[in-house]
Amino acid sequence: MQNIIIEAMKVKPTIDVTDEISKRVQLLKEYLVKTNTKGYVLGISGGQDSTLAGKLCQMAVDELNEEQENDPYMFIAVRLPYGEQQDEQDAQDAIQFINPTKKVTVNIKAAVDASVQAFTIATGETLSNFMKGNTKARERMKVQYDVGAYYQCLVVGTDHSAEAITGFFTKHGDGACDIVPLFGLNKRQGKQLLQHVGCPEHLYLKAPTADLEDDKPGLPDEVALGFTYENIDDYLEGKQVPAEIQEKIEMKFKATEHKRQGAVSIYDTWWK
Ligand SMILES: Nc1ncnc2c1ncn2[C@@H]1O[C@H](COP(=O)(O)OP(=O)(O)OC[C@H]2O[C@@H]([n+]3cccc(C(=O)O)c3)[C@H](O)[C@@H]2O)[C@@H](O)[C@H]1O
Ligand SMILES: Nc1ncnc2c1ncn2[C@@H]1O[C@H](COP(=O)(O)OP(=O)(O)OP(=O)(O)O)[C@@H](O)[C@H]1O
Ligand SMILES: [Mg+2]
Repeated sequence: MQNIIIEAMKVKPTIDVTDEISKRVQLLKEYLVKTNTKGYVLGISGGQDSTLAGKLCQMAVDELNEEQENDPYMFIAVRLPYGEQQDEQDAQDAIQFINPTKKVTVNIKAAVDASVQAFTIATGETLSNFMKGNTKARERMKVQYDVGAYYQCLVVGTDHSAEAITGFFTKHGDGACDIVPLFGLNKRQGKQLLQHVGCPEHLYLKAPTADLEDDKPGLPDEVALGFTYENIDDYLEGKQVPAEIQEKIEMKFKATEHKRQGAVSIYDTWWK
């Protein structure tokens, strides 16, 4: 099972950092040219993944602009707080580090609250904080697609292999995007790439958080998952992890297969 999962998640036990950066920047450049679009858009949270994906996008756009003299390509960094964000300073530090072509801030609170309230008016029921968390992630997705549509830019996703393996993202929320430049890397390899491009340490040493639940601000992913990224990274690098952790990881992988597949049709059998 471990080998099958590693094969699907494409993680290598060791990486050449320079090569990993250049392959991903190259993909971002080629895809812009091929799709005849004007750039990329991505929500910047202040966490590790969007800092790395955003930096790679800006590097791609900068390189393309140096190589050609037509309309400049752009990378649009989007701040998407729900009200006030507890780690806003990290988000600002990430933006300063990326130095994006353009920055847009949309507070998603009014839209999310209206949506949750409309549900209650319609059904008489209340969405849980957990469910509302997924609404926040889907609202962020909508805003990024609005920005992308207006400026003719593609939406970037931050999904990487240490997240894809557990399906730890909101389906059609942060999981919905046009390109995933980090896929194939685990969490510690992402840190290596950030270190190489000179990212401030505090942005990749902080505890990863989805930060979606009103009653649990900054809830660490590792608490929500019940195991650590060290566990996941080791597993994806083919190392042995404790048997009970292996079992938990593989159960999560199986339970979230629907998130890594397209919608089920009569031609699909993977779910049987
Ligand atoms: N077997 C199946 N086949 C096909 N579809 C299936 C299905 N089971 C559920 N579904 C569908 O999927 C939905 C549940 O999926 P979803 O809405 O994603 O919800 P769910 O997987 O329950 O929750 C998302 C999880 O990802 C975490 N997350 C979200 C966003 C960002 C991050 C982060 O790391 O930053 C983490 C979040 O904290 C939470 O633990 C169901 O409502 C149903 O529509
Ligand atoms: N407050 C926010 N503002 C802007 N974008 C956000 C916000 N919260 C989440 N996102 C978007 O959703 C993505 C998924 O969140 P996730 O927590 O997995 O990544 P991260 O915050 O970049 O890194 P980490 O996993 O280390 O916390 C982010 O990469 C970002 O693009
Ligand atoms: Mg986060």
